[in-house]
Amino acid sequence: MKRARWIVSLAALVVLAGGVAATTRSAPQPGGRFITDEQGRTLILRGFNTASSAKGAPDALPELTKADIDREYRDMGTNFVRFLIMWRAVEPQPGTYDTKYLDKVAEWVRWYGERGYHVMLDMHQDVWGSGVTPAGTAGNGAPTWATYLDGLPVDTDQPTWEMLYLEPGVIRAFDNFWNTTGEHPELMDHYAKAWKAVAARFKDDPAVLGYDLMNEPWGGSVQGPQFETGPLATLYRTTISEIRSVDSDSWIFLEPQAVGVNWGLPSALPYVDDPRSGPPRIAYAPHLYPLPLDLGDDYTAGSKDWTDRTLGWWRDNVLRTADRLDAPVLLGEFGLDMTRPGASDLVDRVVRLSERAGAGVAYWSRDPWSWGPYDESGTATPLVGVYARPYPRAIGGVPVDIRSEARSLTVTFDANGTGPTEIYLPAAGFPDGGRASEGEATWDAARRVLTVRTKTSGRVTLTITPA
Ligand SMILES: CN(C)c1ccc(C(=O)NC[C@H]2N[C@H](CO)[C@@H](O)[C@@H]2O)cc1
Repeated sequence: MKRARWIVSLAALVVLAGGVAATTRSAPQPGGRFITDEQGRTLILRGFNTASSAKGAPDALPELTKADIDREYRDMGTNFVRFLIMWRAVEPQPGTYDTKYLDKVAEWVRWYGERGYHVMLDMHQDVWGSGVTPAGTAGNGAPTWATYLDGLPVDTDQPTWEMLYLEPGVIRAFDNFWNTTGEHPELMDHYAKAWKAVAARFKDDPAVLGYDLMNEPWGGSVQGPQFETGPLATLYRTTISEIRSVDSDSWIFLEPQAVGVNWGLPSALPYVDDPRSGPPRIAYAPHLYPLPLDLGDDYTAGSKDWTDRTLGWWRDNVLRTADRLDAPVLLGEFGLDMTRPGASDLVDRVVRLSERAGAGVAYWSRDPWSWGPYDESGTATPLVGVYARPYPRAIGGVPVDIRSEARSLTVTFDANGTGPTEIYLPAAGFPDGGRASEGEATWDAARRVLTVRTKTSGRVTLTITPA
């Protein structure tokens, strides 16, 4: 119950700070804003966060192998990875960038690229960084040289890890980073220049789709719209300027504050300009963790109804924010314990919700645990069955509607001549591949991808059924 009380009180804090409540009016659909590939095709991204194991690893890299990536593709046909990187590893000392670390990240990126994946690099943090406690047991992400507690305490004896965010020393570490204290104007500049170093390394890597500037930002003593329109927007604008000074084409992903928004409350994140020549390549990348499930309920009975209500809030508020940012949407994280009742139904509902919004999805997380696709013993969890579904990896036009079922997929789009439409078809439901309702189809049995060449202009309604 302690956790529940904490989360509810924090939600109240956020809502009071924000002075807003979620409303469920019909939200605008994305006005044709989608993430595109180098040909200009619309990308529908489906993948995992890889991986939480990188948070505490000495080398700040995930404990996975190429065989793990091959198994993931064989079982689920994913085409995207939110790959965790750490500021502590990028910039181990102020102004010193670790090229050997970036080379190791590049090795991973190459593995994914060879398998047709799009990689988003996520500058990850939770509870600031390992420097918030002498034993380095609490946070991850930020280097110790950028961690200023000013002598304030951090009690690690907490019922849940999230409560560490409320510890005086952690609040102060964030307040110093955001320069709320006025004592450390240099820290945000270091962060932005660390991203410049990453972008300079990966700007020409065809597998790197873009950069997720900060995982689940926390404003410390500044919360809600004051945080998102203040220091968070400042960090994003400064970092975008540094990235664009070396990389004019990679997509840049912006997250709202986590608290409240993860649960479905509105974000106040303001429009942020992209100085690149040509159309902006700024995307909105919220996370989704429904509050009832965060409070320990299962996606069943009354809690399912309440969760579905918050999913409606989340969808409406995400589309409203995406509209304000003039940005496509990528759901950067969602996940739950797959051993719990109703878990597969929740995953199915979230994937369908994302399909309808034309949003990409990265599940949290790829680690071997009860939330992931494979547990500690390597045994597949129910996630594999519900995440392996037909989806259009790339669409030769602007999507209007996407609907997947176990044995069919219908993609409605306005063709624009950017290339053929590529569709992943899982073995379950499409053992012998698929048949296209129109166009010329080519089946790649090894990759389980049906490539369909349709007319290059006008409305296309492409239905795929089992061969
Ligand atoms: C108080 N604050 C700032 C807070 C509380 C709770 C979460 C959270 O559950 N996040 C959901 C998942 N995301 C991270 C990785 O990004 C995972 O460790 C969490 O389970 C985030 C922030």
